Amino acid sequence: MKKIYYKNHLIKKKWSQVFLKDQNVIDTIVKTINPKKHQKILEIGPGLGALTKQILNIADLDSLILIERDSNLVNRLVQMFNKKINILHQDIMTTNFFDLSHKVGQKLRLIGNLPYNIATELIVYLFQYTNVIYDMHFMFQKEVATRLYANPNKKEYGRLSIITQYHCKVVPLLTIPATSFFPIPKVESMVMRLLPHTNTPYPIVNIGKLSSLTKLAFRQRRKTLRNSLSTFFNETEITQKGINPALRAENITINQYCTLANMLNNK
Ligand SMILES: C[S@@+](CC[C@H](N)C(=O)[O-])C[C@H]1O[C@@H](n2cnc3c(N)ncnc32)[C@H](O)[C@@H]1O
Repeated sequence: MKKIYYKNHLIKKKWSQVFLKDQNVIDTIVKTINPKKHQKILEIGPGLGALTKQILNIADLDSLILIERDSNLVNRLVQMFNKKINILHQDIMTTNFFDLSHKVGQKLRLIGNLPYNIATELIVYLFQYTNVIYDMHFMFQKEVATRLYANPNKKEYGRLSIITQYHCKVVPLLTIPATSFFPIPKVESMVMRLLPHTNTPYPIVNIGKLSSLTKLAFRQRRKTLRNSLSTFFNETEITQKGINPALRAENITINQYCTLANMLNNK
């Protein structure tokens, strides 16, 4: 396979290395994140420090944590930035955010141009840590981003929309053209803000039930609920909760899924 370099770094596709190169875009993203001195910012996949450098330019941060998997990039980052920065050479998917937040004594602000191959898996992983996360500003490929904030009756609405909006308020912020990156990806990207709910709008007894319910409903999303959920409920039970059993998985609001999840929990 052809080797591609960026700033003398051999790009590793297996870790979705796509680097932000447009300085105006970098400035806009960082301005939108609006970092402040006493906040504890953690960047996922800093790469060659495009966002990192700009964050340090505009805010005299007390602390900044970087988590990067590629040892070559870690060495470059160590050379580039001073001791104030805590650079961790590790896999984000095994990082314990409770420990990190405990160490800095504060909730974390997470940011990053995420590795696209693990982006969805990663945010679901992060949802277990929402009580130690203040907010998240992430770049996603547009196709994933639109699924995060999709509402019922849209084709993008699915399990990812439900689980994300269950945990966070989702705010689309910026659309970023493919030409802002090297190498140029095939798709546009979006910067999103995810703000964990401090008071959940969706009181639910057992989140595991919401997960199994949506899995079942969306496995056959064209089927009506009376059919797709028949292993859990009969038609009368669905109707008693004020939900029309002739609707399909994509027509049901998160509130309604939570109602069904609570009913399932009581069975
Ligand atoms: C899309 S690049 C972004 C690079 C840089 N932030 C930028 O915008 O130019 C994703 C970065 O995440 C790193 N990465 C990939 N998988 C990772 C993982 N599991 N844990 C930590 N970092 C990872 C890659 O090595 C790469 O530096």
